[in-house]
Amino acid sequence: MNTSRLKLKGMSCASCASSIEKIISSLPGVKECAVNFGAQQATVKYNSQKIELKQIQSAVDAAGFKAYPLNKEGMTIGEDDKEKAVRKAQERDLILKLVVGSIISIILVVACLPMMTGLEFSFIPRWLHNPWLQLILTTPVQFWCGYGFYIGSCNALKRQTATMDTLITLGTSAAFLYSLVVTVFPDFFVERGLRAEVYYETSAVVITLILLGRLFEHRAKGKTSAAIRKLIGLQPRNARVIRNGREIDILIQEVQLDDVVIVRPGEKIPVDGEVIEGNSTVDEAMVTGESLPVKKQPGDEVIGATINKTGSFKFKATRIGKDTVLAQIVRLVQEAQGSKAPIQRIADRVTAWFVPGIIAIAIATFIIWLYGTRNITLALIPTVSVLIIACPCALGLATPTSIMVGTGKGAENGILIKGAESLELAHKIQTIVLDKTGTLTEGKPTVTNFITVNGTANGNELKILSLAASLERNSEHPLAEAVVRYAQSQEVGVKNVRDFVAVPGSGVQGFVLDHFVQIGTLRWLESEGIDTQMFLLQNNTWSNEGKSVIWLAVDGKIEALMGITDTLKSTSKEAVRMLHKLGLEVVMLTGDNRPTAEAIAREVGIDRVFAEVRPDRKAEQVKTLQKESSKKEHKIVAMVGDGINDAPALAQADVGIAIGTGTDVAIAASDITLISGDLQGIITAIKLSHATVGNIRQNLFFAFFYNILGIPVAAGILFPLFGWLLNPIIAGGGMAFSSVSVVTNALRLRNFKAY
Ligand SMILES: Nc1ncnc2c1ncn2[C@@H]1O[C@H](COP(=O)(O)OP(=O)(O)OP(=O)(O)O)[C@@H](O)[C@H]1O
Ligand SMILES: [Cu+]
Ligand SMILES: [Mg+2]
Repeated sequence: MNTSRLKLKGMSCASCASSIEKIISSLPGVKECAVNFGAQQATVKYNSQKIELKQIQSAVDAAGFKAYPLNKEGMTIGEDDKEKAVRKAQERDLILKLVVGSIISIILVVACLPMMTGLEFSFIPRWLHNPWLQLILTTPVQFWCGYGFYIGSCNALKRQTATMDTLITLGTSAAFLYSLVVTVFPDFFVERGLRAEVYYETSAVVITLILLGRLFEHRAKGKTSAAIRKLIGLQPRNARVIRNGREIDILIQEVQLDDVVIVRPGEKIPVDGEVIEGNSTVDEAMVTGESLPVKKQPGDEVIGATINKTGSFKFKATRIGKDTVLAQIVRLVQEAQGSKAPIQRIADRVTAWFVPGIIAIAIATFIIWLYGTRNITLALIPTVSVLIIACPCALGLATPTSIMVGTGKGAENGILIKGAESLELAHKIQTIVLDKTGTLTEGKPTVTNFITVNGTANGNELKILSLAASLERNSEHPLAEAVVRYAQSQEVGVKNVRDFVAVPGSGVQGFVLDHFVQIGTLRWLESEGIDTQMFLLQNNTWSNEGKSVIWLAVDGKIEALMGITDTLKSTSKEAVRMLHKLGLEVVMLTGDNRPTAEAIAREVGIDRVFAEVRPDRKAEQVKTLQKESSKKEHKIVAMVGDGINDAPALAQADVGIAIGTGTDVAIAASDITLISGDLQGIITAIKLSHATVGNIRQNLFFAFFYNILGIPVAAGILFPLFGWLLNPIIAGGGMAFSSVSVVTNALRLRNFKAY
């Protein structure tokens, strides 16, 4: 299964987006397709053995749109410049048409001022109101400025659908053609007792106003993707590497794996790597959101695009090109911005029915008015108004613009949101499940206690430690790393291990120097039939202090006991307090034993603890929590974790939140990643979700209610009561205003402040 993104051109509104979606989805071999109108992108999942990207492209082209594949990395600077150039050219074209349209519209409006107001203006020459002159002036506006609308509606017609272009074309063409007939055959109207009035200005002004709306829209779309451009812009262009013993400056694209890169104070780090020489502090705020500079020494990882502060150092490139953290972030943000929030699907379904519905209403309006007044002029005005005011352009913009600004804002604060869906869901979270090790705690445990059954005589202690380290060297578990580090600090050597087995959630075992060594939990060793009596008291004391206790048995006999402390993250307590304040239930989920877990829970203020949960049962536990609901729907549960063992639970949870410093597996299984590992990011994410969803609702209100309110007024419902008839010009202005208000409102999200 392949996933590709296509850049789309030629969409005018959300109904174009849904027809492209339909076209692509109906192709054989395509599994899924989502079109984002705001980003002008399609994300397609397809089977590359059944269909090629080329075929998908040509299907889109055949429907009158254009599709270009976006390069996967999304990181090469050239592509971005090209896109920018295209956008600039489009903007210039829009502005030119807008200027021409405005000038002509102003002339036309001035010309009919005396008619509209019934007053005499001495400075307006009478010949300006000549219908033939007006025809000449309006024609370029109608067909050159409005060219795009005609193309759009023709394409729609080919697909046997109607879009907002159809509405605009029908509306303005109706006004234009009616005026044309009046201009050519005025007698026809005069003989029937009607005034031979033309409505050229209506068409010209409406087209101009809609162009103005499009220009605003165009600009705003450019701004919403600014978040990504900002991210890409973080990447430096050059790197200084050592090749053949010489320092040379090369383009960042030319950096290869294992190149030794030199970074001086104040410089940006070009790619990801591992420090091999020198010390420094690095400002990683742009990537992780963490505001304090981080100390770096040999062995530490550095992230590309972060800024080196104080010292200079050398590092070995470990990830380049599309594998760097920054490239991954860019990709994730792009994918999220291209994805669809569930709320959007409702809007889409409405739009699909909207345009045909409006045309029906317009026809009905025309017939009723014509029948009621026997006056074609009077029938025409409300019909044109209905067509214009009902334009669903604002509706199509409502959700995607907010989602784009919201996810961009998240990325700025070190929160990566994978999809619009999780961004929408996060504000509904009722229960939040926190993993202990690596999530609440630093995940860098240290051995603080070590006792042996046989004391320290004859180097017994060191011998046992050597056995332990030899075995744990093979394990990836954080506790295992603690044991290895401790052994290193005591300078004991390690031996080879035979038949190594890791028992998830219990411990590890294997043969070292022909001894059978087991290290793990009390429960596990007891279940193996080993006598643990002698250390039970010690075990309880350490556990109650919040230490993880691991037992060590050699050849089926307990030999030693270790107490391991993992310090709490400095922000954990405050984060838990805030989560409680937001009214969430906070639960701790851990594989560690109950007394240890409870001691730590007490320290951070968590009241509900699930301890001794085996890794394969963590997802099950989340499921149980989801079912704990009095209502019909299940409880919305978020899971926060970092380890491989948390991955199934992260996937099971409604919102899976991974700690960015955790394993790749956990990050892949999650919906949201907190790059810095600071738990307060959870609160920011929830608040951002609240803000975004609120913003979407406001937008839908602006778009929907405006249309719903506007249509009956435009159709002339108020005419019998008050004699009010909505001028099509006002309808056009109002329509542009509704798009502008939606986009402006979405951009307000940029003021969102992280917690
Ligand atoms: N390699 C190992 N060495 C020693 N003990 C281990 C090892 N692997 C697992 N254990 C024991 O099994 C217990 C449960 O492990 P598990 O990985 O499920 O959870 P955890 O890492 O302690 O906690 P959390 O679920 O909060 O991440 C550990 O607390 C430890 O006692
Ligand atoms: Cu519109
Ligand atoms: Mg863990």
